[in-house]
Amino acid sequence: MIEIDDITKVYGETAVVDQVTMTIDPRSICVIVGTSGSGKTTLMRMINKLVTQTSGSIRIDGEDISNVPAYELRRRIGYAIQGHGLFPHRTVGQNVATVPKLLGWDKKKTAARVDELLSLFQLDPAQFRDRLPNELSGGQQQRVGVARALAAEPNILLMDEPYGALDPVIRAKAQEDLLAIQRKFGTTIVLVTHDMEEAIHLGDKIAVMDKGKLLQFAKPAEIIANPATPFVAELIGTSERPFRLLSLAKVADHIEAGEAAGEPVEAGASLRDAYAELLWSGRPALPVRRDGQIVGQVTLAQLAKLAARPQ
Ligand SMILES: Nc1ncnc2c1ncn2[C@@H]1O[C@H](COP(=O)(O)OP(=O)(O)OP(=O)(O)O)[C@@H](O)[C@H]1O
Repeated sequence: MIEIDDITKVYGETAVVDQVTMTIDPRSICVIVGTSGSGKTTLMRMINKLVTQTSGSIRIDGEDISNVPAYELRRRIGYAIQGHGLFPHRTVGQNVATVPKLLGWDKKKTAARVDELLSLFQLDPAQFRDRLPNELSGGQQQRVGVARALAAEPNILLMDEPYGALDPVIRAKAQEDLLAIQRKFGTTIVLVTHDMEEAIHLGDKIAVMDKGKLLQFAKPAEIIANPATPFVAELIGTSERPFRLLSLAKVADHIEAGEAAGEPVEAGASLRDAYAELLWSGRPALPVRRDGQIVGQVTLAQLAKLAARPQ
């Protein structure tokens, strides 16, 4: 658990993070969103002491981080940034092994962990372990950056715009990988982005920042339904609200009895994807497929109800 208590960072005359209080649950993903310069990165960097707060305190699992040396904290907390920050003259394997090496892991354990992580990120170890970063695509480099941040099995992973530079297809893939890995390791993730779509997709909770202030800290559905201020509403995008609500739920949770014609939709798809397919194919209902079997249908009428403002 990360408890941020009345934290403030002042540069010159300006409080770029201004009396922020929030508690991030263990094993959850907290996404910090806001416009450029709202203080997102500064807030996140105070968690691993890359920035020292002017006032307030942060506790990790009950321990005030001011009592923990910065180097020790940074070994315990993974950190991944946009543009990955890989060491250019070290191989992929050496990059991933950076923190285990600092921690004095033996060679066998380190090598096994490097291979495990590369495989998890769908980079065949035999093929990628000994390559240099510039022999990888941007998306592959990004995955190595996240693998490196996770190498020493940190409980906490901080990610600053990790997918900002990726194209939409690779980005969607990277987001799915992150969700799978978070479920596997139970890592607590704090991720900064300016993309509300990404925040809603990844966040168990979303923190909305503006001019150093935390405007709202809540679950995505709550933020969409009840934005705390007009600024939060604007950030969500008024015309996007129904679609964002649909993107939060899966077809699997809204299967109705009955038979529909045509190409099926997978049970694991989002309701938003199902809605798009309903509109695009001009059908009132789609068959739902799970593990190769048709298990019912999802209907346009039902989705229209689910997209309406929650009462
Ligand atoms: N070391 C510093 N010295 C002075 N001002 C700083 C420093 N670091 C950040 N700032 C200022 O603090 C404010 C918040 O910066 P921060 O990087 O936290 O914002 P952000 O929300 O992450 O923005 P972006 O989305 O553009 O990365 C900005 O106005 C920035 O200019």
